[in-house]
Amino acid sequence: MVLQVAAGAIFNRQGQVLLSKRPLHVHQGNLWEFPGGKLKPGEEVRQALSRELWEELGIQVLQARPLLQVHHDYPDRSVLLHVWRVDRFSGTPKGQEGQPVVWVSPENLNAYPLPAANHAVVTAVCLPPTYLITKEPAGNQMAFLSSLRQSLQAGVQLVQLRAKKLSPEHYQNLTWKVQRLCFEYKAILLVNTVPAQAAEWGADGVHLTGNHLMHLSHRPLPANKWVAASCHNAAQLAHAANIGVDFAVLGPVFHTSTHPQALPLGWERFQTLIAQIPFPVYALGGVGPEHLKEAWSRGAQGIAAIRALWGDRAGSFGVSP
Ligand SMILES: Nc1nc2c([nH]c(=O)n2[C@H]2C[C@H](O)[C@@H](COP(=O)(O)OP(=O)(O)OP(=O)(O)O)O2)c(=O)[nH]1
Ligand SMILES: [Mg+2]
Repeated sequence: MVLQVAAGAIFNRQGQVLLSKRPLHVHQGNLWEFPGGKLKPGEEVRQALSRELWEELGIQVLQARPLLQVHHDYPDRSVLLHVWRVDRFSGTPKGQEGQPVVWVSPENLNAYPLPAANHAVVTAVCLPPTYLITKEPAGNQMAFLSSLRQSLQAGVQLVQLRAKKLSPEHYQNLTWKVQRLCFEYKAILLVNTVPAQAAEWGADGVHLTGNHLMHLSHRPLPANKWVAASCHNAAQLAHAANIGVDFAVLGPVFHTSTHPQALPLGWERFQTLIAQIPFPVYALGGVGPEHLKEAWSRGAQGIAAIRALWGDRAGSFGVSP
């Protein structure tokens, strides 16, 4: 039997996340957790989340949405964690059973001992809801950088500099400039190149093509660098899980003019494919910020896009969390 659990990644206005400490004598005792607990029979996740956060912390959930589902087999029990992101609540969280609570910046969460199932939850908490893949940088570099700045101003916090046609020298040179821009806006920058080069060029990590992914037998960069991958089917997702990528994009969800030969998955298939995947997945292909709610309801981290998040298009939506 799989134990169904609702847990909240509760954010305050400073962007910190709440952890509470599990009592010593319970399962996974003395470890820090995202507050929550078991679903009662017949209860919806949203209902259980509200009840648990009221019982454990004395807060009322005002705004929440799905973030990630994690299945984990502990030696003594299997759990399915339904983790929701809570962005608004009333009251001041206080351990109602005397348990200590602490507000932590997402990048510092790993300093706290957490249950093993929580590894992917920390990744999901650190990642934004939108992932910009840049247009092929052709021609005017100033125009390219100015469009990228517009995307960052609109709230994009995760960028893949995708350049299929540039020479390595030009790609490296552009990476430096893009890196400076991303640093200014506190955005994560991934490049679509040989992993060792990604690190050398000052990027935060690498984004692997589906083909490259399938030729790797292990994670190509250490844990302090991001490793993402493009997936189109169950085999690629499974391999990405085996080598331990941090997150993936899966698509195309819809038909796109950039990849006209690819068969669209549709939301149903997308949802089925990612259901047991132990890392966050972005929906890609014909999707934009207007599809975020649908993507979240299907278990996605959010949406990845080229055109829909590029330059003034991004500005017209406003893509902050
Ligand atoms: N709430 C929560 N549970 C987690 C996390 N990570 C993780 O592996 N778990 C596991 C530990 C437990 O086996 C299970 C949660 O069950 P629980 O015993 O805390 O449930 P509960 O709050 O309803 O507790 P109780 O009423 O039975 O005392 O999920 C997490 O981040 N938050
Ligand atoms: Mg609990």
